[in-house]
Amino acid sequence: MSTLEYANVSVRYGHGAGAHLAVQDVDLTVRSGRVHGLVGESGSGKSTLAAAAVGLVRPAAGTIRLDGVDIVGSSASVRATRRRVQMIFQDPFSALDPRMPIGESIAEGMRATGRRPARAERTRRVKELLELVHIDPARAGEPPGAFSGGQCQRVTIARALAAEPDVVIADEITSALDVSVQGVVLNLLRELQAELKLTILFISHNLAVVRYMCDTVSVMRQGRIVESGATESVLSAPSHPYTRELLAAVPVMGERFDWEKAT
Ligand SMILES: Nc1ncnc2c1ncn2[C@@H]1O[C@H](COP(=O)(O)OP(=O)(O)OP(=O)(O)O)[C@@H](O)[C@H]1O
Repeated sequence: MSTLEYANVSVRYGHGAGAHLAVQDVDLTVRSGRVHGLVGESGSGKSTLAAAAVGLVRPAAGTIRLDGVDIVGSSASVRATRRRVQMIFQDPFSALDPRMPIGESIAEGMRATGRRPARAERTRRVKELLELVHIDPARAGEPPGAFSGGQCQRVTIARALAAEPDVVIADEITSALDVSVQGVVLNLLRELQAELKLTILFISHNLAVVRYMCDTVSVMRQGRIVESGATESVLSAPSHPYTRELLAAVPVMGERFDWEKAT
């Protein structure tokens, strides 16, 4: 369990006259063992904020800390700490090497721990991780193409967990999947979060999904966070006009979302 904290973070793309500030002066805390949602329209900076925590982009200003330790930078110790933050992406097919058996992809994820387990131990751990995401371990030798989108997304979750992360960033992890399997993946993530006490930053443009998954939520607009708080209060009684606009765009937001009923 770990707390992820952004303080005054800004991220810029490009240089000179073409520079664009995608994230501006963001403060955000994802508390240990909790699920924090990040919502906002396309282009508001959600993925950029996620990318900054795993070192895919470097903030122009501000700090990102894991349990108080700075995770921005490229020194070996910073990179080692940053590996405790793992990301799951939107499209499982492009996230997995199409030629690599899924078991090997998961074993690759174990590298982030810094340990080099012997073959038997690796095989045992891959089996355990596949069981954790409800995929038959006997299929470890098959390539991603032999699996459905939902199953592949479960493989990418197993690969992220292979790194033994304290924090998982889930960036629109169901938006590339058929509606029929979205609920399965979300329920799995909820189950794993409870079991492993994961800290999760959960990015989605789907407010119903955020209501189902998240304890707390931040609303992002044009690179800034405009509102944060307990999910129920932000979504039931939004204080910012932009949040009200987002909510107005969603047809039914009355009750707590029930995926089992909806799919
Ligand atoms: N690699 C990049 N180079 C230049 N500009 C980028 C890059 N990635 C994102 N941007 C720009 O930064 C801004 C924020 O994009 P970002 O992808 O973080 O938003 P988002 O809220 O995650 O959107 P979406 O929901 O569509 O994924 C947008 O204006 C986008 O065009």
